[in-house]
Amino acid sequence: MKKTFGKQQGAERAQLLEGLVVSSHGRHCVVEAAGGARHICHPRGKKGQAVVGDQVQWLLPPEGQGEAGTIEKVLPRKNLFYRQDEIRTKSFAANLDQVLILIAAEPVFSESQLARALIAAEATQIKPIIALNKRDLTEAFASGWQRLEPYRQMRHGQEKHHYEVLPLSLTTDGETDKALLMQYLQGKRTLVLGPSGSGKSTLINLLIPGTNAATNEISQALNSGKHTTTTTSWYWMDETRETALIDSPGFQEFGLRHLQPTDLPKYMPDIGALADQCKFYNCTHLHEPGCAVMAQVEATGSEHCISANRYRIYGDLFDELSQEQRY
Ligand SMILES: Nc1nc2c(ncn2[C@@H]2O[C@H](COP(=O)(O)OP(=O)(O)OP(=O)(O)O)[C@@H](O)[C@H]2O)c(=O)[nH]1
Ligand SMILES: [Zn+2]
Repeated sequence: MKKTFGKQQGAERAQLLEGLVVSSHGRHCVVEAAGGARHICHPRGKKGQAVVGDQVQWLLPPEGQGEAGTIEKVLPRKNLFYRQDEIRTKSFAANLDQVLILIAAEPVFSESQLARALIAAEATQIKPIIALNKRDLTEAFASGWQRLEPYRQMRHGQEKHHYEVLPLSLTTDGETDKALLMQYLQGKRTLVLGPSGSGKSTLINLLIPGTNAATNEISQALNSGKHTTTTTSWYWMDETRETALIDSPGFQEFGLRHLQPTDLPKYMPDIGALADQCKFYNCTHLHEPGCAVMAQVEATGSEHCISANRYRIYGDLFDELSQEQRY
């Protein structure tokens, strides 16, 4: 950079810049400036912790005061995808377009975890896409695909198929799967979630070959020496920085304590479809007479049929979210 006079440079340095938070490590964040350069930043003050995906205004450090910049302001978010257990709220990322939930034929996926992730997505109005990987494991895949039937058939209002469910075999049909996935991912910011072993790393390596190791040099520097759990990582898929994948841990313990039990039918389209037709306006759909929801449980042949598993998951979650909060 051309050398400038001290005063002028001071003024330049005091200028608010815009950036994108691409990783977060406790008090530090890595902010990507408009040109693509990445800088370590601290948030100013305590409130307004920035999360990955946040658009922020930030400042370079004053001359001679180290490398770390400061985040002055987190710009308003379009959305924030998070989970909440009894103790704390954990943010996955902000300003997302969609969530790709990657599960696999093996290890056998938990339907309850899948349902939780879908509910969290519905509650924040972020579009979920489900992908079932390892189609090459024929028998296990057939059984997983069968278990996904309620999700493949899920309707919402006039929509015939509320959820997209994609069959994948990332290690054997990589190129075909890549083309299929790109139809959904192009131009979007997609959070990838999934249980351990479902193929998340395989998917990211397939879609962004070679970038994996290099992407997070600063993140690695920040993490070195600490036994940190993996943090959320941001990957651009194109040079124009329009298509992004965000890889985040935490699918396993998906707390929904921020939701009201009575709101569950809003976020479970099969449970909610006939919920306004129950005899009692405040029906919980758990035991009341004249419940239109309970009438649909395993009602084979009905277009509003609710699977026994989905109804059980609804009941379990209703109980869980009705427990008195202990924090
Ligand atoms: N048979 C089969 N194996 C696959 C497929 N995709 C991924 N695998 C394998 O499944 C295992 C887990 O894949 P990863 O990509 O490491 O899974 P991950 O979700 O990143 O797992 P964690 O690192 O534990 O979070 C690896 O041995 C992959 O080679 C597939 O389509 N078919
Ligand atoms: Zn009811």
